[in-house]
Amino acid sequence: MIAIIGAGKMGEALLAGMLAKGHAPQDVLVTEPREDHAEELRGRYGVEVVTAADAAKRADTLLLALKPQDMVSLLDELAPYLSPAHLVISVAAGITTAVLEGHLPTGTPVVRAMPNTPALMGRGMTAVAGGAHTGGAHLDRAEALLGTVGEVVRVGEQHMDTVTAISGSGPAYFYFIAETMIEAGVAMGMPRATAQRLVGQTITGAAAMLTDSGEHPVVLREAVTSPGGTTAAALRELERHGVRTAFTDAIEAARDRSNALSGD
Ligand SMILES: NC(=O)C1=CN([C@@H]2O[C@H](COP(=O)(O)OP(=O)(O)OC[C@H]3O[C@@H](n4cnc5c(N)ncnc54)[C@H](O)[C@@H]3O)[C@@H](O)[C@H]2O)C=CC1
Ligand SMILES: O=C(O)[C@@H]1CCC=N1
Repeated sequence: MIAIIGAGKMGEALLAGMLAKGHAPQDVLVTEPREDHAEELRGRYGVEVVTAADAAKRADTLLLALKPQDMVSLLDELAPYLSPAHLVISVAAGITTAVLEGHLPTGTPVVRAMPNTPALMGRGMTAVAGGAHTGGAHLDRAEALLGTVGEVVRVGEQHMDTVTAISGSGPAYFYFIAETMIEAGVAMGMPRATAQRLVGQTITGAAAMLTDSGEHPVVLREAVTSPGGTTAAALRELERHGVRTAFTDAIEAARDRSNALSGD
């Protein structure tokens, strides 16, 4: 039995993705304190919504998807009901395996995971790292569970803040670009629905070229950039405005924020 504790944006995306990929609603428990949202979850997915204590008593795998700032008090609430027979998976940004282990019974296996919201469509990217009491079989279990909603990669925990900055937060960067492109089209007089369709399919197509061709993005970009043409004119403006530096700084800021969250 799996329990998802905290069914907000990320927890619900994982719940929906898992159910869509064959997990039965009766094998998944959910803990969600917002009563109106709990009611929606029952109606939408047919899952049972229970207290955190009941989730710990009934499930062997707990997937914690609360805000990092709420995590320690939840761990303290769960600890009396947990044992090394449980597997605790946290998706909270910045919360280290050492922090998780420090608030759980000695020997509890923990996995720090960082998914992203495309999990909702079965297209997620998740990185996982194990703690001091986490064996290969525990990582296999976490990978199988999160693998129902997309791809999973194992990384050393020292890379988890970088993962958070790149693939955890990453979808938001592409939505930001999409929004900007749509607004530019609308400002030039294009109907909004047409602009949104052009941008959506362009991002989907570009992503497919990147993942399926195995080519470096520079090669793909050069193929679009005709000499003396429109793309060259656009890229020159992006460079003039320092967009490359802005992106690098943004990803570093996300990495640093993830690192700081463990101390908040
Ligand atoms: N939103 C995203 O794209 C991603 C989020 N994450 C991580 O997922 C976690 C949740 O983030 P979001 O879903 O964006 O936030 P959110 O605010 O949408 O969800 C948090 C949920 O936890 C619930 N909650 C609060 N206290 C609780 C308690 N004591 N017991 C059970 N549930 C409780 C809230 O009612 C809410 O539904 C964070 O730690 C974040 O770092 C990780 C990867 C991506
Ligand atoms: O913004 C956040 O803190 C979370 C973690 C990665 C994506 N969303």
